[in-house]
Amino acid sequence: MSYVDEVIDLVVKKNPAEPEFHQAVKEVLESLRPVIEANEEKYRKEALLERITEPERQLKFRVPWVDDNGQVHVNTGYRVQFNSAIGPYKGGLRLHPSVNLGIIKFLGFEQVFKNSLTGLPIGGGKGGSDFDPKGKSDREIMAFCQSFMTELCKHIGADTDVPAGDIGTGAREIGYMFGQYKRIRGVYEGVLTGKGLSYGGSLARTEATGYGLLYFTDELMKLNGMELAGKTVAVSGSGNVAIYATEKAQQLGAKVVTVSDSNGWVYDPEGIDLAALKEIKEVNRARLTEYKKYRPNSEYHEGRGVWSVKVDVALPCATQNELLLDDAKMLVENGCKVVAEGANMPTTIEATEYLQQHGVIFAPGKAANAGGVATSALEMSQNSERLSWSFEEVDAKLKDIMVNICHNAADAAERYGFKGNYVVGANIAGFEKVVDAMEAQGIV
Ligand SMILES: NC(=O)C1=CN([C@@H]2O[C@H](COP(=O)(O)OP(=O)(O)OC[C@H]3O[C@@H](n4cnc5c(N)ncnc54)[C@H](O)[C@@H]3O)[C@@H](O)[C@H]2O)C=CC1
Ligand SMILES: O=C(O)CCC(=O)C(=O)O
Repeated sequence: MSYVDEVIDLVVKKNPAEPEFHQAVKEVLESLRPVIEANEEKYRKEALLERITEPERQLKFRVPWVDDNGQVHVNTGYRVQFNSAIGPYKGGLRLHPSVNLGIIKFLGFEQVFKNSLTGLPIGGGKGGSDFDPKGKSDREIMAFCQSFMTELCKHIGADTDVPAGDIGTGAREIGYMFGQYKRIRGVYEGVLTGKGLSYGGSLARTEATGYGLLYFTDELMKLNGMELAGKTVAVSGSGNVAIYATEKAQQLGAKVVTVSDSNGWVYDPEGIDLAALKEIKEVNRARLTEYKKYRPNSEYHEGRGVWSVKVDVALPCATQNELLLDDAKMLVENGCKVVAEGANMPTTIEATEYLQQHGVIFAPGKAANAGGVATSALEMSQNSERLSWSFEEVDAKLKDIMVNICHNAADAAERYGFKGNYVVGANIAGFEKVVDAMEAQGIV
């Protein structure tokens, strides 16, 4: 049995009932086969793959909080500190009822290679809780965030582990968590990113993941002799990544015709009205059913369906496993040319393979959505030097980083004989740096 197959089997056996983690490990290790086979004896002896698939530390803790009626609730908190070979653990906190250890581990594992791809000194981690922020009052959100941070603050710090936002964790939650960290630990430091601008946040971090996705997609299309301007785009989701992906796509001359949330989706043939979307989601925290009030000519559909629309470019920006094999078939049938992942692992392995086999250019999330964490690392730099850079300065750096990731992934794929396979390229380019650092640091 090959070393890759052995370790995939071992991961499944050692981590039962964690299908998302198995999926992420399979996707990465399968695509690394050429590199691993070229070094099989050495890596086996060093147990390199066993080490890289085992988190350095996993924290699981009780989060009790009191609702507005005086009722006590108990949620579970997680922080998986996956790999610190190239820098302090870095990665977001997800607040969603679906959260469990397997989901946090898949996200933490992906984060290791993504963070490496940015070229910046950040290791990989992820955390969160099964707490559902939907429908909660501000006071309830604060109560949860304070309780969550009361435990988490013992394990994080500006030079050890720097969490940030993810699904369900935005500027409001980061603010409450930062306040509690400072109160308990008594230090004012850049322990979280995605902070508000008045207390150490970076300009352009809010926009960074969505903007970065579009800088990446634009470059990818140029590299493949295409142009984004004038193209029709499907976006899924309507949160932080989806909103700023839509904004930058529009600025670059493309027309975004869909957005979605967990209840349904909108088709606006004239192009999504961004001001309406921001008001619905960022100000009112409401459902997409509201969109029709702003745009009577748009359509609202219950359930899934954004991938059934005829588009040139598809940008999944909601959550994992939201683009399935049947969706991939519809996209191909409708002539879609490019799929670039704004979310983490939104496309299943079968759907990815189908798209690639049918000539669709496919960009994996760990490359295409790395702009968020890259800008978080820029926020850490600004906090360390106690300075704030202008929007233009951060945005220019973000763009450079995304263009570099695109070229590095393309070059790595070509080096190993997989020209045009950006999954292979991104995984190899991310893996090489982490392995180099792990080997230099001995058996740890
Ligand atoms: N915020 C960031 O900087 C980064 C986020 N990501 C990833 O991007 C994705 C979206 O994250 P954010 O926009 O930050 O979160 P968010 O909480 O701002 O928005 C999430 C969006 O996805 C929708 N959604 C959630 N579950 C869904 C489901 N089952 N079906 C359809 N829609 C669903 C929600 O309604 C919401 O519109 C996640 O996969 C996240 O891990 C990746 C890199 C950085
Ligand atoms: O900005 C960060 O540190 C984390 C972003 C994140 O969670 C992600 O890249 O998936």
